[in-house]
Amino acid sequence: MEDCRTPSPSLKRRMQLQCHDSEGPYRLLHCSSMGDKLGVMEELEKGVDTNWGDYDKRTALHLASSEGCNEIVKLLLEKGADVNSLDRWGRTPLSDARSFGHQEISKILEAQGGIDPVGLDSQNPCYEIDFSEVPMDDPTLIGEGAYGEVYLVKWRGTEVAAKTIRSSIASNTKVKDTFMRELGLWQKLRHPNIVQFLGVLRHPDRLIFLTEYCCSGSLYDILRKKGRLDPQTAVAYALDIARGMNYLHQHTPRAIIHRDLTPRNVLQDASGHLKVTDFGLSKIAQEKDAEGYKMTGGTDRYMAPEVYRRESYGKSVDVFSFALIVHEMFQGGPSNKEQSPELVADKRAYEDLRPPLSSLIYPESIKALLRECWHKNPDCRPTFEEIIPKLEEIQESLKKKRAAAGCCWCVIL
Ligand SMILES: Nc1ncnc2c1ncn2[C@@H]1O[C@H](COP(=O)(O)OP(=O)(O)OP(=O)(O)O)[C@@H](O)[C@H]1O
Repeated sequence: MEDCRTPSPSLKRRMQLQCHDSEGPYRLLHCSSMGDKLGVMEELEKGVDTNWGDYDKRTALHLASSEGCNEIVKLLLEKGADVNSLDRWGRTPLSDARSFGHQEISKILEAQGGIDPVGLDSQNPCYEIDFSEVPMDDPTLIGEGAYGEVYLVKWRGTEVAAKTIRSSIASNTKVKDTFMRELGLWQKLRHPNIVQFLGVLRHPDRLIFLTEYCCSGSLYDILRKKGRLDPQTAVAYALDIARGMNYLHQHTPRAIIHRDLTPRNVLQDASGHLKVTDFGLSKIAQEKDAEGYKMTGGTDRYMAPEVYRRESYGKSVDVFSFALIVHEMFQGGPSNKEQSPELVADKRAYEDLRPPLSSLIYPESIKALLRECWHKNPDCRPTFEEIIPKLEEIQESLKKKRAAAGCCWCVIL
């Protein structure tokens, strides 16, 4: 057996979860991570697929690369392992070898054409803006969030939002690197329903980045000011959010899961359209287990039950949050406001409680959609690609009913 290492805490946890299935394909993963060459060969001879991945799409090559098992890496590559297989976070075996400082393995993987799409040396460094280009002496404060303050500033003659990240967060090199990676990903995105990232200010100590300025503020502000929206507006807004989210979920090579879709992270631009913002950033401050296999993160009130229960999750967590936002738009605010977000999330996760759907407020078609979107089984929730045509249909029928009823909603509903 290759004496590659003592298993890391994250690996131990993964193996505790998986090795009960010692006869199944998990044994290939287990042996690969432990440097057990004989075991790996036995499993491959039995016909286990070299590229088999667990629930996080972690393959034997990912694990051997993380754990520094050189011989196993070579063996797996000889046996046809995909050098660039992507796990759930879009990481390749080379991403892992580099993160854990296994230089020899990194060289082996690079020689086989390995790439590291999420690494700091990815080909998409953040666009940098000279600090002197943005007057930050007396900026107008427009909001404050968990990471820091947001200011309205002028950059090259245009009003933009400057998001400052607290030095307590930005001074942590690891956190800052993660932030920069997420911003690097954000800068590649372009969609009418996604807030446009503009660049990061070049500064040795401070972390400030610029985004498009959305002059009407967040959906949270809108609902606080206006209360309940009329169905036509609520559906138009829902469509904006669904289109932006669909773009994120269809991103390749890996889908972008927002994880913190809330009314505060949906902004309105001057034309009245809604745009989604701050995706990916929630995972930076979130609690992780040893290596992030099961994560929490995001705001409890909008959190999908499986995230609250710290189970594995996928894109449909955003569909769950979306349903709660649509519900709020029809109602004018969250249900159970008087209860703590944690209690609300707890009841949703363990008692399967959902907000009420009064027929006086919600058209039948919206009720049906919301029930699907906040379904307890994540696999039963529709994708945003499926939600969009449903909402377009609802929008059409509302228009027709409105025309027929001469604008009187009480007759229609
Ligand atoms: N691009 C922007 N244009 C206009 N206003 C913005 C912009 N970005 C943020 N804001 C305003 O600043 C507030 C704070 O934003 P920020 O993203 O820092 O935190 P948040 O989303 O409210 O909360 P959290 O940090 O917990 O997610 C927002 O609620 C919004 O009102």
